[in-house]
Amino acid sequence: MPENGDITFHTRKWVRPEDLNANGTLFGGSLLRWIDEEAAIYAIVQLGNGRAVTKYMSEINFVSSAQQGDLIEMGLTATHFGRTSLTMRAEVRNMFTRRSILTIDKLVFVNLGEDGQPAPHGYTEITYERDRVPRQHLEG
Ligand SMILES: CCCCCCCCCCCCCCCC(=O)SCCNC(=O)CCNC(=O)[C@H](O)C(C)(C)COP(=O)(O)OP(=O)(O)OC[C@H]1O[C@@H](n2cnc3c(N)ncnc32)[C@H](O)[C@@H]1OP(=O)(O)O
Repeated sequence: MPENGDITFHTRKWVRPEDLNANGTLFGGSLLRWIDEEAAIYAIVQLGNGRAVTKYMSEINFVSSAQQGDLIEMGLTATHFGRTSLTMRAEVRNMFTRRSILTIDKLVFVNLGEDGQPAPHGYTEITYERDRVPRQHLEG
C-alpha cells in the first residue's frame, strides 16, 4: 500500500565514511547523485525508454542531516505526465525514524527520441508493473 502521499520508497543506502562532508554528516552531492540516478530509473520504467534525461529540479530542501552508519531510503512518485516530460516528487528519509532528510517538489525528466529531441511518450498514469519496458530488457 503506498504511503506518505503515494511516494514509494525504493532504494536503501547505508551512509559510509566516503559519503561524509567536513562536518561528518552526509554530503549533499552524494545524496543528489543517488536521487538523480533513482529518478532516472523511475523515469525509464514509467516511460519505457532508456533515453530519458534530467531537465529540471525545483528547490531542494535539505531538511535534516544523516550521519555515518544511518540507513536511508529514497522515494519517488510521478506527479504529472506531460506530452514529452514526466514530473516527479522525491523524498529521502531515515529508514527507521522516518525523519525527512531531503525533499524535492519537482524533478522533471524529458523523454527523447532517437534523434535526441523531445518525443511524446503517450502515457498519462503511473505503472506499478514492468509493462512499458521493451521485451529485450526483460529476457534473461
Ligand atoms: C527501457 C529500458 C532501458 C534500460 C536501459 C537504459 C539504461 C540507461 C541508463 C541511463 C541513465 C541516464 C540518466 C540520465 C540522467 C542524466 O544525468 S541526463 C544529463 C543531464 N541532462 C541533460 O543533459 C539534458 C540537457 N537538456 C537538453 O538536452 C534539452 O533541454 C532537452 C532535454 C532535449 C529538452 O529540450 P527543450 O528545448 O527544453 O524541449 P522542450 O520541447 O521545450 O521541452 C520538453 C519538455 O520539457 C518541459 N520543460 C522544459 N523546460 C522546463 C523547465 N524549466 N521546467 C520544467 N519543465 C520544463 C517542457 O514543458 C516539455 O514538457 P511537455 O510539455 O512536452 O511534457
